[in-house]
Amino acid sequence: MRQPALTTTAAYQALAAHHAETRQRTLRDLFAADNQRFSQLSAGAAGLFLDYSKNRLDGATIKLLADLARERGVERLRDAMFAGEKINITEQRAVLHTALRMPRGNALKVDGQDVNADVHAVLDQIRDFTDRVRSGAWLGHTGKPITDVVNIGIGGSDLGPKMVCLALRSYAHPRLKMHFVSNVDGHDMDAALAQVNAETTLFIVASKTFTTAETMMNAHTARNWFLQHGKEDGLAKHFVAVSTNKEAVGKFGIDTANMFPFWDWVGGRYSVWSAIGLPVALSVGFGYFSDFLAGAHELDQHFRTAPLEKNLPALLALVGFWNRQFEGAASLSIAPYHQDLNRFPAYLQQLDMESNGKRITRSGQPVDTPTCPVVWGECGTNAQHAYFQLLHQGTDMTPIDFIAALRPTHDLEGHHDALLANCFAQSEAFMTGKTELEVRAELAAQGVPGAQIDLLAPHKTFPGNRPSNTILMDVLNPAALGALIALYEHKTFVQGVLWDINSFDQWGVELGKVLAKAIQAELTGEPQPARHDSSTNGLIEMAKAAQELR
Ligand SMILES: O=P(O)(O)OC[C@H]1O[C@](O)(CO)[C@@H](O)[C@@H]1O
Repeated sequence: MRQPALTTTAAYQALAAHHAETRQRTLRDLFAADNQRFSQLSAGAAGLFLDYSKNRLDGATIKLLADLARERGVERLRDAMFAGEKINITEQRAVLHTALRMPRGNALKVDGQDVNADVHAVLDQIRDFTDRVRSGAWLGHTGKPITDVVNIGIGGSDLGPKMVCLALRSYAHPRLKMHFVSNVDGHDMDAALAQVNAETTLFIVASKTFTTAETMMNAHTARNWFLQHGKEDGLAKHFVAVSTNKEAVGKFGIDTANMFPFWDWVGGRYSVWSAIGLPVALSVGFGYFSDFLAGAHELDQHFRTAPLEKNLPALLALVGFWNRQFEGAASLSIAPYHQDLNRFPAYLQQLDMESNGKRITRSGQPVDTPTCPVVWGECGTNAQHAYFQLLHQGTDMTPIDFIAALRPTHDLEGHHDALLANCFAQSEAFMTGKTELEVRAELAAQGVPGAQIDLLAPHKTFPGNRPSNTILMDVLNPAALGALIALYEHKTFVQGVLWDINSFDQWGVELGKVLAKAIQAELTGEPQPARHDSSTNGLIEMAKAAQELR
């Protein structure tokens, strides 16, 4: 169904009017006027708690945002997604990452095929394989157990498993060391190969398409390295594949009995729940991998059934939409106060920006408002000592998602209270700021001379009134992590529907791939017409000249 342009809808116009009426209110005013704000503007589900009270909005704003979501068809499209309808219209595909975490016995047909049965057949394959590798029953070509796993993949075939393996490092198998090689830059592969032994290393070639240039080059390099250090008939013990493309896997030389399949209805950036999560299952074991899937499934059930006003992913999406559309926030900073979530901002970059970094609606019209903000971030407290200066006193307003666990998975004394104190202090500081009057009074009380106060006061003033969300979980365990990722997946989905964007294709990555292929041919000596601009030609010439010095 063709959607009207966003700004022409009655619900959007009601929101714009509401924003104009309420824009003068500061966060300080809002908190002073209502001591129930925290309890009213927060919600919980699937072991996660979301406090969105430190945003410049109130219950009336949420109601108007939810009206817009209903008008744009969020609930209808959500149900269509879960039902396996082909909502990825430009690729004519279903979008069923939620089926990957659905318990056994929930038949769901896509093109006549029972997706649930297929998913659980692969999960059984993953369980058997991971049990063998972890127990030491799977032996390398010289009869030794596997000690190192090198996952070769890029984008969704790297970011998810890498992020999750790190996040769940407390659950990791003591013998298995995980490595991730993604970049076509040979330094990446070189660094990994320097750490492993061909007798005890398992390579996973992970690629949905099995055609991605970087992954294929890395896979060939790994195979050549293995053949130099091992023996040809050992390949089957050291190389497995995860892909939708059986033919290409076979052509590459990996025994298709050692292939873990998935399906075209799993988007790359939504694939960590599929066999792309094999490194996770190997690292933490199938039991914890199942908990990870179950946590996401619990969040799915919440997303499917909770009213939008109490629905965690919908709320996160609506608040983000408000900040983007009406408050002018061009970026969103992610601040996990948990070192094990170090790769979570990078993971969210692909999830959000590859999904919603678009300017054409589902029916092919240009959008009439800004869409996806730039997503970036770093773990607290490190971020505080790097770029929080700009967030506190810079000229742009950047909303922040603080993410923390109430309990740690270590027993080092003092650290966790210090960490949480910093997390809560930062969101308080962004919210309240410090007025120039307050600064002046403070300096005067310290006995600072008047002229010095005049100089210092503007520098020491914090505008405050800067929005943030805080997402809490009890402890970062597999289920909580599953729920957290699913929360952001569905948030991305809801925002895509609000903007009337197809969140499930990624045509914007194609042009660079084609040009890179042509330039690579030029660099490797195939005669090519000099058809680029003078800058690109000049850079190519410089690279060619340097080839002789290698
Ligand atoms: O798993 P594949 O097919 O190698 O793709 C890797 C990544 O490349 C992309 O297609 C973008 O180039 C991502 O969407 C995807 O996650």
